[in-house]
Amino acid sequence: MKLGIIGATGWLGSALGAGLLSRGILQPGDLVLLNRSGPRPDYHGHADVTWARDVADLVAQSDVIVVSVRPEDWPGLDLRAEGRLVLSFMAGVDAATLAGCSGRIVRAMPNAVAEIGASYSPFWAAGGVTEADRDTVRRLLSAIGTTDELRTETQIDLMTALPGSGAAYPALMAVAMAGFMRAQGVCEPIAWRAAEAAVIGGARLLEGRITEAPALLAAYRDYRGTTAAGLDAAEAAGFDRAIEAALSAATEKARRMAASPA
Ligand SMILES: NC(=O)C1=CN([C@@H]2O[C@H](COP(=O)(O)OP(=O)(O)OC[C@H]3O[C@@H](n4cnc5c(N)ncnc54)[C@H](OP(=O)(O)O)[C@@H]3O)[C@@H](O)[C@H]2O)C=CC1
Ligand SMILES: O=C(O)[C@@H]1CCC=N1
Repeated sequence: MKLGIIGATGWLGSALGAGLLSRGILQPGDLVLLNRSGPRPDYHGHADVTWARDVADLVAQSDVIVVSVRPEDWPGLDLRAEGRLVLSFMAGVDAATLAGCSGRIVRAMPNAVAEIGASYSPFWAAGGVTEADRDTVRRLLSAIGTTDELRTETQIDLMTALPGSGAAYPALMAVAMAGFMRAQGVCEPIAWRAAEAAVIGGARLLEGRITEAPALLAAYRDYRGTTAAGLDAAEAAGFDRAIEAALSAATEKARRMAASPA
C-alpha cells in the first residue's frame, strides 16, 4: 500500500510518519509525502521516501491519503481523490465538506500524545467506506496508539474537545499547581517536581484503570484528611464547572468551524 501524507512534517503528520516507520507498519518506499516548506533530505532517519511535487502528484502515487493540514488550509489543497480512501485528522472539517474531494472519507481525531505512540485516536467512517478500509485505518492508527470506531460523526467534535486536547489540561493543572508552590516560596525546580508528582505520578496510578477514578476519590474522601479538604474546596470553587465549560467551548468551536468552513 502506498500512503500519501499531506502535512507530513507537521505535529501529527510527522508523528504518524515516525510511528509507521519505527513500528515497521510501512516501509520508507511506501510513503509519499507533501508539506508546504518542501522536501527534506532526511525523514525520521530515512532518505528513501518519496516527496510529491504537489497534491495531484501525491494522489497519483497513493492508494490511501492522510490529510493532516490545519483546517484553514483544507480549501487551498483542492484535493481530488476519486477512488481513494481519505483519512482526515482535521478538526471541524466535516464529511459533507470533505466529500468534495470524491474520496471514501474517514475522520480520525488523534492528539499530541501521538509523538510518543500513545494517542487515543477514535475514528468515524462515512458511507461507502469498506471493511477493508476500516482495517487499513486501524492499522495506520496503530502506529500512533489505540483507536475505536465511533457511531456518529457528531461524536468526532466531542473527541476533538477531549482526547484531541492531548496534554493541554494536564499542562494547565501543572502550571497552576507549580504556580501555587512558587507563590508560597518553594523554589522553581521543586515547585515543578511537586506538580509533576501530582499530575504524572497520579496519572500513572490510574493508567489502565481509569474507571476506578470514582472509587479512588471516594477513598480519599473517606480518609477525611487534607486531600478531602482540598477536593471539597476544588468542587466548591467550581472545578467540575470549569472542566464542563472547557469541553463545551472546544466542542462548540469544532461545530462552528464545520458550520462555517474557511
Ligand atoms: N496538533 C494536535 O494536537 C492536533 C491536531 N489535529 C488536527 O490535525 C491537523 C494537523 O495539525 P498539526 O499537525 O498540529 O498541524 P501543523 O501546523 O503542525 O502541521 C501542518 C502541516 O501541514 C503542512 N501544510 C500546510 N499547508 C499545506 C499545503 N497547502 N500543502 C501541503 N502541506 C501543507 C505543513 O507544512 P510545513 O511543515 O512545511 O509547514 C505541516 O506539515 C489539523 O487539522 C488539526 O486540526 C487534531 C487533533 C490534535
Ligand atoms: O487545538 C486544536 O485545534 C487541535 C485540533 C484538535 C485538538 N487540537
